[in-house]
Amino acid sequence: MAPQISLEKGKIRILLLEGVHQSALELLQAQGYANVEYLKTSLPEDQLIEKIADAHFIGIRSRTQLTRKVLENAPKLIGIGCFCIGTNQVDLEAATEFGISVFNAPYSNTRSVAELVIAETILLLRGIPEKNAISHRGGWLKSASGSYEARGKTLGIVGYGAIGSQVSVLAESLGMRVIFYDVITKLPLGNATQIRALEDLLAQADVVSLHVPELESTRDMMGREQIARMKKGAILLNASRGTVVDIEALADALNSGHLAGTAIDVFPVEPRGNQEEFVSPLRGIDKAILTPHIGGSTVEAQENIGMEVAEKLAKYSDNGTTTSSVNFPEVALPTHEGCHRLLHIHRNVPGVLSAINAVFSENNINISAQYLQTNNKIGYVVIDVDADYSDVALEKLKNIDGTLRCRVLF
Ligand SMILES: NC(=O)c1ccc[n+]([C@@H]2O[C@H](COP(=O)([O-])OP(=O)(O)OC[C@H]3O[C@@H](n4cnc5c(N)ncnc54)[C@H](O)[C@@H]3O)[C@@H](O)[C@H]2O)c1
Ligand SMILES: O=C(O)[C@H](O)COP(=O)(O)O
Repeated sequence: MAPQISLEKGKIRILLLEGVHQSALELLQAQGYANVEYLKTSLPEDQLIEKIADAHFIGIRSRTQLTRKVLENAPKLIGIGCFCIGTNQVDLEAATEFGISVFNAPYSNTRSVAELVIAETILLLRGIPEKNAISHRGGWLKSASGSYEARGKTLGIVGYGAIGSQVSVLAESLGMRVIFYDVITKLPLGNATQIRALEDLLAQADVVSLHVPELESTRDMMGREQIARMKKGAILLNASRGTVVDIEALADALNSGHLAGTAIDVFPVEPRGNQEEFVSPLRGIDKAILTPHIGGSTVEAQENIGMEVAEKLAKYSDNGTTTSSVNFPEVALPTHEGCHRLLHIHRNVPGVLSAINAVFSENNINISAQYLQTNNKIGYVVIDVDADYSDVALEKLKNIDGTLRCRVLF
């Protein structure tokens, strides 16, 4: 089991990677967390393992891979902050097993992605990427051929969540007809229509935009067969995750003229930082807009994300609050003056709570407040006690069957 951690704020080590916005640093420092290391890039696995060994909290974006192996080498780690929406870069099962709570910012950059998608839709319908590239080479392609208004065209949105639904509203304001496909039934916004089969959406849409999460079920969801089902001359946009599109098949469809254009922001393999080369079969194709995973990279979004996730980490560190954790049961806790607070994280199996309470009663420790929340995997109990807890009691709590982590917060 991980060692007990009971630390003053100044000693809590926080590692922030991938140039998360300064607002995160400022918020943490303002709340008394002075021990923050800030790096602009992600780290390769060996360096990450070295750095994470001493960290109590880590902040990352979409690039840093927190695999089981990395987390096994992070004995002090209490919490992970994903300063983005996606949490697919974290082995959530391992994090849960090790009693590490994971937080993200589920909404802060959604508008930024939606705006980019709309801008790219207009540019691609007009053939601008190709005309722009030709002009840069000294050519002049003044022609209306293959150039269309967005008004009246059909936009097919795949994944009608936070981003997809905003794209829907913006597209309708341009006069587009919106259809969408989602695995769950969603309330259509405006005049949008839910389509029950992906193939039907692909057969109708002039523009297809992907907004699904990275899951096994979405891997290569737009494969060779699905791309072939798109209308001739249609446009494909992907600002979700690079695993969702078969990129070779897409390059073939653009080169053969089956598709008129594409905008891709996320790739199966992305450079670790701005110094590394970007390699893709789409390079050199004029009608492809290629952006370096910046859908959510606006000043507004990054500043808001910085504050949102830093605040979640600080709250968890300060008093155990797990509101909007992606893998822990959610507990919002009041501060309780004059008490000691213990956190017990365990597998959600019968009998753990009574075993915990037995330890307190056997050791004559009065419980002044107790908060329990469970999800299908784990139980999270926060116990406030009046008197000093004894090391013996703490040791007994750690040894209860099913315990993943137990520590004193204050
Ligand atoms: N490019 C960027 O910089 C950037 C920025 C933010 C988010 N993202 C990515 O965008 C994606 C969507 O984000 P969001 O906030 O809208 O997520 P969300 O969870 O709000 O919405 C996702 C939707 O996809 C649906 N879905 C899941 N599996 C599906 C399937 N197999 N077929 C059809 N629909 C399916 C869900 O039911 C849900 O409605 C995520 O992958 C996220 O990581 C990228
Ligand atoms: O998951 C997300 O929010 C996006 O992919 C953005 O990730 P980023 O913070 O690495 O740009």
